[in-house]
Amino acid sequence: MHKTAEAPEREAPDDTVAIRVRGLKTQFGSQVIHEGLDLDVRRGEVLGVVGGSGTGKSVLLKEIIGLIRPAAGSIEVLGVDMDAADEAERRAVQRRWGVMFQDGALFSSMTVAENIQVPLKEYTRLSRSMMDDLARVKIAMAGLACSAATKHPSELSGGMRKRAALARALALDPEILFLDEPTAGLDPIGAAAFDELIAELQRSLKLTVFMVTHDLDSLVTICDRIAVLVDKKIVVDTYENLLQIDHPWIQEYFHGPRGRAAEVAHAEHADHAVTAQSKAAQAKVIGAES
Ligand SMILES: Nc1ncnc2c1ncn2[C@@H]1O[C@H](COP(=O)(O)OP(=O)(O)OP(=O)(O)O)[C@@H](O)[C@H]1O
Repeated sequence: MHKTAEAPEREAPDDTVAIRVRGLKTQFGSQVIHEGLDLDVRRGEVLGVVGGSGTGKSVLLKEIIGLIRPAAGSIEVLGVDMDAADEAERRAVQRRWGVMFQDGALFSSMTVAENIQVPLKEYTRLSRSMMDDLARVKIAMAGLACSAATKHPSELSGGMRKRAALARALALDPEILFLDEPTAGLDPIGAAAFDELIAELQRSLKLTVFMVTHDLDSLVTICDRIAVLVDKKIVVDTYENLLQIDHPWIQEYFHGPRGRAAEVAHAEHADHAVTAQSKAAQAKVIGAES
């Protein structure tokens, strides 16, 4: 990336930050998508990224993973400045993340197990049988039956294809998981189940999750913070705090009809969590008494 004259001095490394973006500018021809965009993604958080169509959510994700080169600014992933890094350093960081692209992007000529083994073959020298074992583990982690291993993507439902793509994203035991519209095209029940799976994986694997989404339910139920792309920059905060921000797009998005429905779901989710907590506390007391 080209450093601009006004680019800030490099900040001290911060272990609590998984991804640090500073002064990002993205331009295609005369179309400026991002300008002066700053973002910190904290280690271990689920960050939801939203914004109107064409505001550059997917482009931002692709810039962070190095598929698109910004016009200016810096991107640091796991403490490595991706532009200044040499090829070996970049590869070392790349194998610490997994990506699930918008349409799954599975290789149609390969089985699910072969798809999962693509990153394993690229980044490791594991034996064939070890890779077969790992593919089976990842298939189970993504909530698929083991019979999915030998199936081709065309033989799977949309929801199963997404799980297969998630299994591939998990192949290298990533620290960061990038998800581009993971629940797009799923029915509400399928989407909720997928959200739950991501939340469960995040908790058990302590993942940092960067998730581009339009799904307000996902945002309110599994995201710790939400990054909103507006005016070529990012406003990032918790759902509750974003509700208070006086910006027309943010107001419309979070307080429109879908936003209100998600708010109700959020309140119910919070109630459910409190009920579950109090049930657990009751069970403890009963357990202690008996
Ligand atoms: N490789 C590219 N070359 C030129 N323009 C591009 C390229 N990739 C994206 N764009 C443009 O950049 C803008 C942002 O695209 P992006 O796909 O990031 O939008 P988005 O916010 O993810 O939108 P949506 O919610 O509709 O998926 C769009 O106007 C798009 O046409």
